[in-house]
Amino acid sequence: MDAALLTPEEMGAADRATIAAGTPGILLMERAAAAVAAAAMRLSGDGPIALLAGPGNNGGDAYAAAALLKSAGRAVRLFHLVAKEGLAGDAAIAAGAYDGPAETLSSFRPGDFALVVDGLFGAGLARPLEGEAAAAVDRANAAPVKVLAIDLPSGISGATGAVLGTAVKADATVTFFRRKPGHLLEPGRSYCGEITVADIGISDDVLDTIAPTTFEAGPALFQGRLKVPADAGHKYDRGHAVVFSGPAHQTGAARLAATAALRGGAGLVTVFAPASAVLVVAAQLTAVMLRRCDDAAELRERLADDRLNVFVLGPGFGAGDKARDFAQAVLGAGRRLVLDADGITAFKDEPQALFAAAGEAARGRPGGEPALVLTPHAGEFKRLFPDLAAEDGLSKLDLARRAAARAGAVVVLKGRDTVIAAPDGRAAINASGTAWLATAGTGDVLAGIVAAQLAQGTPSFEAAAAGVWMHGKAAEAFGPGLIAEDLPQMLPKVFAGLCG
Ligand SMILES: NC(=O)C1=CN([C@@H]2O[C@H](COP(=O)(O)OP(=O)(O)OC[C@H]3O[C@@H](n4cnc5c(N)ncnc54)[C@H](OP(=O)(O)O)[C@@H]3O)[C@@H](O)[C@H]2O)[C@@H](O)CC1
Ligand SMILES: Nc1ncnc2c1ncn2[C@@H]1O[C@H](COP(=O)(O)OP(=O)(O)O)[C@@H](O)[C@H]1O
Ligand SMILES: [K+]
Repeated sequence: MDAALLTPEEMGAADRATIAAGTPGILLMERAAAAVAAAAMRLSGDGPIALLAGPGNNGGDAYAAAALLKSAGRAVRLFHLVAKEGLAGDAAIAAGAYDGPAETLSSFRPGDFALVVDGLFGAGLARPLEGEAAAAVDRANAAPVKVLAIDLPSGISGATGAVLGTAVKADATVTFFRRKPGHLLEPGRSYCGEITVADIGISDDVLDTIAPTTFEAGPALFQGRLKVPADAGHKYDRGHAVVFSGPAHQTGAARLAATAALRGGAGLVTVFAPASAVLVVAAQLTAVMLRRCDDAAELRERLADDRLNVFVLGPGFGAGDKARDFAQAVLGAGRRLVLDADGITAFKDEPQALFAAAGEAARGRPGGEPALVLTPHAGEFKRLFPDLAAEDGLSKLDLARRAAARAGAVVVLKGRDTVIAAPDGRAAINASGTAWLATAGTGDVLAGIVAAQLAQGTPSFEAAAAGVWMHGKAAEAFGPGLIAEDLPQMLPKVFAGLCG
C-alpha cells in the first residue's frame, strides 16, 4: 500500500478512522504543522515568513505552524481570510493557541518576506478561488518569493490536479500520510514543486478499510508481480513477443518497438513483416528475428505456435483494414495485444468491434484478465472515445478509468502524467520521465517495453504500469538530448536499479 494515492475523501476517512481509534485531531494537526514548520525553516534561511490561513483545517495547520516558528524565534506574520472567531473545530483550537497578531489577507504583501506558507485551502477546496483569496494567490505568484504549500497548493484539486480559478505556484509542498492524485496529475504536479510526505501518525492499517484504487506507478506497485529471469530459466520462460512491421518505407517504428521488447526482457522477439518489407527489415536486425506475414490468413497459421504470447500492433503499421483484421485475429486467438498508434486509429469508425474482441479474449483468460493494452496519446484517445474526450469536468484519471471499463482493456493514456487504468477500476499515475521524451518514436519504444513485461507473464495492469515507469526511468538515466533509439539501451541501468 506504499504506492497508494488517496483522494481527499479517502484522506478524510483516514483522518476520521485515526481520530476514532484514539488520536485527537488536534494532535494530527500539530504533527502536520511540525512538518510544515521544519520545511519552512529549511526554505526561508533566516528571513521573515508570511503564513496565509484559510477558513478550514488547512488554515489550522498554518496557525499551528506559525506558533511553532514563532516559538523558535522566527519572524512570522499571519494573514487570515476569516477572523479567528469564524473558525471551528481543530482550526479554532490551533488559532486560539497562537498568541501572535493576525492580519487580514488584504494587507499581505509578498515582497516583505523570504517565504510564504500557503495554508488557504487544502483537501477541502470546494469551488474556484475568487475575491480576496484569489487576489492574494495572484500577488504571491507574481512576486519573486518562495512558496511552501500546506498539503496542496491552494486552488489545486486534490482529486484531479485541476486549477480551480487560480492556484498557488509552490516551490515545495508538504502533504500528509499519502500523496493525492492532484499531486501527480497535471497541471497540479507542475504547481507543487518538491513534494514531501510527512508521517503524522496515521497507521497504514487504515488503508485496509479504505481500500484505495489509485496508485503511483512505481516499484512499490508492481515489484512483487514483475517477472525476472529464473536462475535455471529458459528463454521461452520469458515469452516470445511479436511486433508487426508496416510496409517497406515504414519499418523504423516496428524495429524500435522490437528492440525495446528485447531489452525490456522478452526472451525472444520476432518482427512479422509483409513480403515487400522483409529485406529492408532484415538489413537492420540482429538479435530480433524476422518472419514474413502478409495477410490475416498467414497470421492465423503463425498463431498456431502458442509460444508467441504477445503482439504489438500499430507503430508504423498503417491504419486500414489490415490493422483491424490483424488485431482481431490476435485477440481471437486469445493472445495479449499492445495496440498503439495506427492500430488504435484503425478502429476509429468501429471502436465497438475492438472492445467486443477484447471482451471475448479477456473472458477466455484466467481470472478474466484483460488481453488488450491500449496505449493512446490524447489525440488517439479522442479517436476511440470521442464522447469521453468531449465531456466536461472529467480528469485524466476519470477518462482512463471509464475508457478501460468500456474497452475491457488496460488503457495507458500517455503524456507527462501518464495514467494506466484497468477495467476493474484500479488506476496508476506515472511520475517518472523527462520532457525529453516528447520526441518522435518514444511511444513505439513504450509499446515494446510494455509487451516485454506481458511476454514474461506479468499481469496486464502491472505490466503496463511497470513498462511506463521503466520507460520514464530510461529517459531519466539518459538525460538531456535523448532520441527514441537511446531508450532501449538504458534499460539495463533501470533493471540494475530494480533488481540490484
Ligand atoms: N485529513 C487529515 O488527516 C488532516 C488534515 N489536515 C489539514 O486539513 C486540511 C483539510 O481541512 P478542511 O477539510 O477543513 O478543508 P480546507 O482545505 O481547510 O478548506 C475547507 C474550508 O474552505 C472553504 N472553501 C472551500 N473552497 C473555497 C473557496 N474556493 N473559496 C472560499 N472558501 C472555500 C470551505 O467552506 P465551505 O465549502 O464549507 O463553504 C471550508 O471552510 C488538509 O488539507 C490539511 O491541511 C491536517 O490538519 C492534518 C490531518
Ligand atoms: N513532456 C513530457 N514529459 C514526460 N513524458 C512525455 C512528455 N511528452 C511525451 N511524453 C511521453 O513520450 C511518449 C510519446 O509517445 P507518443 O506520443 O506515442 O509518440 P510517438 O508516436 O512519436 O512515438 C509517451 O510515453 C509520453 O508519455
Ligand atoms: K494549501
